[in-house]
Amino acid sequence: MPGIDASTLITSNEDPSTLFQLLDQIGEGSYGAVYKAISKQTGTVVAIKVIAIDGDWDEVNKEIQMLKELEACDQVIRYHGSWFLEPDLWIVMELCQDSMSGMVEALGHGLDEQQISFVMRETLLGLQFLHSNRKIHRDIKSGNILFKDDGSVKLADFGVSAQLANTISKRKTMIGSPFWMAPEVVQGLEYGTVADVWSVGITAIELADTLPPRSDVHPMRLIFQIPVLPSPTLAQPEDWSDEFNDFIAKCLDKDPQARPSCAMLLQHPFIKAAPSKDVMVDAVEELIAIKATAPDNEFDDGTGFFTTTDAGSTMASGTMMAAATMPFDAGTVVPGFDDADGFGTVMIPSGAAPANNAEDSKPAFLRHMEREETKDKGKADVDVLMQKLDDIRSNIAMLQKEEQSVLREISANQ
Ligand SMILES: Nc1ncnc2c1ncn2[C@@H]1O[C@H](COP(=O)(O)OP(=O)(O)OP(=O)(O)O)[C@@H](O)[C@H]1O
Repeated sequence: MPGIDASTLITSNEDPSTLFQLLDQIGEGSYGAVYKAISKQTGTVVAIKVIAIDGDWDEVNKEIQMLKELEACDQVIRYHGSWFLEPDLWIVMELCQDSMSGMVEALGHGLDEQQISFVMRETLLGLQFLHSNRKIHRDIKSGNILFKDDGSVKLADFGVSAQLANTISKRKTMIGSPFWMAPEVVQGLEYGTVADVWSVGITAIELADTLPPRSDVHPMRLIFQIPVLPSPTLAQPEDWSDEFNDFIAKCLDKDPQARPSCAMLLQHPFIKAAPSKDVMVDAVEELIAIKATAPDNEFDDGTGFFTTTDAGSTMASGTMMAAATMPFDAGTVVPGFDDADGFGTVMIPSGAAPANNAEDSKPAFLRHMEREETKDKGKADVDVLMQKLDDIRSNIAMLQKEEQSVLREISANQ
């Protein structure tokens, strides 16, 4: 577990199944499932992310550290603690109703301007808090903005967030979801907190139009297009107010130096006019009613959450498609290696390995992580190199296609 202080990950050595009872599964991410659960001690209903620990601790560790450090912010999902039940880690959080992308998919249409301005204000408040703590979210999109039954909005999914060290104010790693990525990020240039502001602008379009702009373009192609094409706009700008169009244009300034900070955008007229969370109540109630009546195989997979397999939708007909049903996988990509997270040296909790009988008295999660680490050591290097090779090959293939299309354009224009 190089560079990770295990003592800061685990809340206590108790078996989490004695503390919480898992109820329905409410979601699934690339690292594991999310369940609704109830605290056996207090009766509080919570969400628990159950992640199988397979040696890849970096994102899990990052998410937990971020959640702990951001506890003081109302717009960030509240973290209750983490427990280990071999081979899983249980991350216990505040329960939300769904994500904003889940809402848009369920409703079958985008949000109205009032609702969008409220969601944007809350998102900006959450990001302002992150940024003032020198953190970048790096994966802002409607799928990572959750809401509660009372309409309040919570930022989630800090697995790819970055901490800016005092001396390092910029990052270079290309991380995020291509459709929401800022030009400086896809170009592999240095970037800072305003990279999140670009993603806020794309998310605003997504909430209005139900999809991020250029969602029919292959993500690899999009990576080439984002820096060269003009900034995206709403599909029908004339259907929306000048203030909303201007807010999006400000977020989507291709020049990061000219792009405003979250604090500046909180003063924008579109955001200043944002109503209270009550503006979401009707939409939340509508969503709950739709979920309750949806046939099992249509939206709801029986987990109470909307599935990602709505195969009937098409882009060409203008039919609403959820982000997850886009022609290409809109998931988060982590193509590079994160470069400077500063997790330093391994620290074993003082009570974990006393001098006598050290193995027996180590907590189960430590023994498990050590076993996984030894198991994976040999194969890790080869996996990393194979991944690199894949990345290089797909980049070459994409460049060759680009070259062909440019050559075709040249010959057509001659
Ligand atoms: N605290 C929560 N309350 C309610 N639902 C949640 C909560 N946390 C996550 N979810 C839902 O569970 C699902 C999986 O979340 P998770 O964060 O594991 O993955 P993801 O963000 O969808 O994907 P990835 O891990 O690939 O980025 C999402 O649909 C999310 O909306």
